[in-house]
Amino acid sequence: MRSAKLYQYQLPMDSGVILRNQRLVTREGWIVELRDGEAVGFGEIAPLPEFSQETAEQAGQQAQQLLNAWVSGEAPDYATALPSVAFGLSMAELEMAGGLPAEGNYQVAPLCAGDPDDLVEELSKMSGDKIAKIKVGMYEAVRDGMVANMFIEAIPEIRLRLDANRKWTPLKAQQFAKYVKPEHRAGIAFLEEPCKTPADSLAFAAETGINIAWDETVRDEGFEVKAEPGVVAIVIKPTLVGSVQRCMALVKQAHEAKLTAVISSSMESSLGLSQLARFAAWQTPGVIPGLDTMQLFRAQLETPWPNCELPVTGLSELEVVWQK
Ligand SMILES: O=C(O)CCC(=O)c1ccccc1C(=O)O
Ligand SMILES: [Mg+2]
Repeated sequence: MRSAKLYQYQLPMDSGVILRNQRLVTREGWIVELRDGEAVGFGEIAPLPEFSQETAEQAGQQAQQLLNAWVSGEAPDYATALPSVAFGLSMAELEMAGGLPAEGNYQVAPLCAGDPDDLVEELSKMSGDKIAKIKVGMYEAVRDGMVANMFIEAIPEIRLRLDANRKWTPLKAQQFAKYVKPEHRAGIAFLEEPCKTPADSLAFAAETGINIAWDETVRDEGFEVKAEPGVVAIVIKPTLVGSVQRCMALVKQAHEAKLTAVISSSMESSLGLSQLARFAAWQTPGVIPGLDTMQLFRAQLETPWPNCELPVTGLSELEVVWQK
C-alpha cells in the first residue's frame, strides 16, 4: 500500500544572502514523504531562485502530479521531470528503498564570502585536508588574486577551490592569474568557471596552468563529461541537475574520464543537505563535498546538521499541502 505527502516549508535566511541579482530572505520548497508499508523515504524539492529554471510553484504542481501517479503504482519519468522535482522524488524513492547509506560526509569546504582573515583562522584549526572555497569575481580581479596568494602563503598545504561563476572576461581572468605566483598555482585545486564561455575558460587554463572545474557548464544543453586539458573536476548540484540516477551517471562518467566529481549544495534545507552528505559519502568517497551552506540559514528542517546550533523546525510543524 503506497501513500505520499507533500509538505511546504519556508525557512528564514541570514540577512546577507544574495543570489546573483536578488536577496534571498526566505528559502522556500517542498518535502515529499513516500510510504510503502513500513518503508518511508523523504526528499526535498527546492528550486533555487536565479539558478533553477522552474519556480517553487511550478515544482509543487508537478510534484503533486507525479506523486498522484506514484501512489497508483506508476514509475515517474525523471528524464522529463523538472530537475528539482526529479531530484527530490528520486531521493525519496531511494531512501525508502534503503538505497541511501546512512553514513554521510559532513566535512565541508569552508566557504569564504566575507573576511579572509576569519577563514585563515578557521583553516589553521582544521584537521585533515585543508580545503577552502572562495567566491571570486565579485570585486576586482586583482584583489581576488592577492587573496588567493595570501591564503596559499599563510597555509602552504591548502587546496583552494575558487569559484568565479563565469564572471570574468579573458582579460579580467588574466589580471587575476598575474597575482598568483606561478609556484603557488598548484595550491589552487581548481577554479570553477573562470570565464563567460567554456572556450575562454579552457584557454585560461592552458595559458596559466591553473586547473579549472565545470559547474554551470554541467547544466548546459548537450554537455558531455570528457577529459580536457586543464579540467580536473565537475561540480554536481543535484537540485539543478535532476534525478539521483542522472547524478550517479555523471559521477561515473567523471571517474571514467579521471575527473573529480564534487557533490554540491543548491542551498537545500538541513534535510536535503544531510541527504547530499550521505549521497556524497557513498558516490564520491574521499572527496569533500561543497556543502557549507547551513551558515546561510537561520533555521534547520527536521534533520539537524552536525555541530549546527540553529533551531530545528520539525516536519510535523509544516503544512501538508497534498496527501494521498
Ligand atoms: O559549491 C559549494 O561549495 C557551495 C555551494 C555554492 O557555491 C553555490 C550554492 C548555490 C548556488 C550557487 C553556488 C555556486 O556554485 O556559486
Ligand atoms: Mg559555482
